[in-house]
Amino acid sequence: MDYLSIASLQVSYVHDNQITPALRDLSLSLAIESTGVIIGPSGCGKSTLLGVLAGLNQNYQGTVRINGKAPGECDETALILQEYGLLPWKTTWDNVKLGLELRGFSKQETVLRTEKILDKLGLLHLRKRYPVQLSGGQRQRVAIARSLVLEPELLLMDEPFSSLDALTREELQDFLIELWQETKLTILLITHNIEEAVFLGQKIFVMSECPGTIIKEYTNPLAGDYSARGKMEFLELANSLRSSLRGWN
Ligand SMILES: Nc1ncnc2c1ncn2[C@@H]1O[C@H](COP(=O)(O)OP(=O)(O)OP(=O)(O)O)[C@@H](O)[C@H]1O
Repeated sequence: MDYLSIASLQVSYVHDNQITPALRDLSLSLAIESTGVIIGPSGCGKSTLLGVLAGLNQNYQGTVRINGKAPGECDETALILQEYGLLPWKTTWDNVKLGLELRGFSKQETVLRTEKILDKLGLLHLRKRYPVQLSGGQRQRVAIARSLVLEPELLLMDEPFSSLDALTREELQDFLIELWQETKLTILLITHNIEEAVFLGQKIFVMSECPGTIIKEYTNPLAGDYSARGKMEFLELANSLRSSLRGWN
């Protein structure tokens, strides 16, 4: 069953009386409890797409349905931005519990859920630290905890690991896959990194130059398979993806 379906999506920005088309005739679908990755050239409209899915931009044409609902009506979606979006003046604990407080959860439920998610993500010992006192990888985990504490069904991530060093990036990719296997969230993630796309995406959507549309879609049986990294099939898929991005196939 499709959890997410987008048909003929068009988005344009108006700036100084000039219209900039950002997305044109974009269609895609993602099955429930699966992972999808969007990859495309810089400025092709990837963040615009996530903005629509997160309900932040309702100025679009076309049909977008998340579990049958329009994005603005959907409480089950969480968005993690590139720069993590943590409040610098709040501790790990306070950053994570914030969403629960805003949604009016009782104090007891807030404490229970916050403690549980921090424990699950290996962050409990860092609960009193401020974002500046955390490494990039730890900050990203806190951002993930902050989203997961609300128990979303769809997790949207905009280049979540782009500022991390190669090893931390791989660690967090592994962590995300473990999390997905455990929670069976539906995940849609944007990346510029070809190997990351092949490791994380059961479906990989390649976008064109701006105004962006999907020019190629891969179904990827290697997603989440730790032993696949470095194998011939993995490298072949990565090469095919590279060619698609360059417009060669
Ligand atoms: N608020 C805005 N007003 C006008 N044009 C915009 C606005 N936001 C984005 N754009 C334009 O829309 C297009 C798509 O932008 P978007 O940020 O979605 O691309 P992206 O693929 O996420 O880029 P990147 O990979 O560099 O992060 C670009 O041409 C951009 O300049």
